[in-house]
Amino acid sequence: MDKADIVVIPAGLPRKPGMKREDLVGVNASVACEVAFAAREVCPGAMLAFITNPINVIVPIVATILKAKGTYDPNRLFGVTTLDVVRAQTFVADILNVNPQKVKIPVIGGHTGRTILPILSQCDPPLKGTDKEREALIQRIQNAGTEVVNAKDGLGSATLSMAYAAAQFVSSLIKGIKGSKDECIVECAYVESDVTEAEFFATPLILGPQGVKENTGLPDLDDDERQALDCMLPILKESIAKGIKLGEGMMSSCA
Ligand SMILES: NC(=O)C1=CN([C@@H]2O[C@H](COP(=O)(O)OP(=O)(O)OC[C@H]3O[C@@H](n4cnc5c(N)ncnc54)[C@H](O)[C@@H]3O)[C@@H](O)[C@H]2O)C=CC1
Ligand SMILES: O=C([O-])CC(=O)C(=O)O
Repeated sequence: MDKADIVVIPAGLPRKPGMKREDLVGVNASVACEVAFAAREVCPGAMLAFITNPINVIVPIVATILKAKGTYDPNRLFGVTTLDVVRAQTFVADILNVNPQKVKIPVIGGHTGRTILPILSQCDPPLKGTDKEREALIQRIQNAGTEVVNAKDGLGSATLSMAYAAAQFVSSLIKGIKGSKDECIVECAYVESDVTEAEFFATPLILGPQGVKENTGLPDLDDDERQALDCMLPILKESIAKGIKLGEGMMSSCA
């Protein structure tokens, strides 16, 4: 590996109680833009992994700017949504009384509210429970970030759990770069995508030496999950359109 094959970007303002992630866009869009440009200057081929919120908007902003500058590679730009998977694994493990690392569960979509869609029907080991219990679990996963922000009461958002999630995601990127023959490296992340009508979308990705090797597409969905996907798409598409528009407007100021 060269010195900077991966740049992880956690820079930016965290939210305070009462704020939505999208309220951060005014400040964090320029932070993300600035950092992306610096990274492109010093390590043009590096994979960029954005933690900065709001992920749903920041990734389209950065993609738009890099596209305009001719330095965009959709396989190398990621919005880090691993924390949603870690939370899903942890809460499911609590219910099943198993080791969270043994739980496999895809979380698709984006990284806020209803755009975070844990696919409980594909959970391994299988998860049983009433509709009410499943709905409560989904909501807990979707609201976990807000739960932490409220608990920290003005002192920021999830830090240690995010560090854990980022370490997991980056170690998978590194395994992908090293090109493990025996192991298929799969992580969910928010990337440019043609899996749904949303231009950016998180699904399980197979990682390889050049970043995304293959997008595995939508997992099998049950009827409720398909309905939840239909509900989320307009929300996600609106955030993406906002990101693209902001990116277009920021092109000159960021260079
Ligand atoms: N994707 C995810 O799952 C998660 C995302 N986040 C997001 O990560 C971001 C950071 O959150 P925290 O670490 O809690 O905040 P923090 O305030 O503890 O740290 C942010 C850091 O960014 C730096 N920074 C600000 N502007 C910068 C710039 N222009 N260039 C370089 N560095 C700059 C600050 O100096 C500070 O060290 C927030 O936007 C937060 O919402 C946080 C947790 C989970
Ligand atoms: O909720 C926040 O502001 C930080 C975040 O994205 C998370 O913890 O999932």
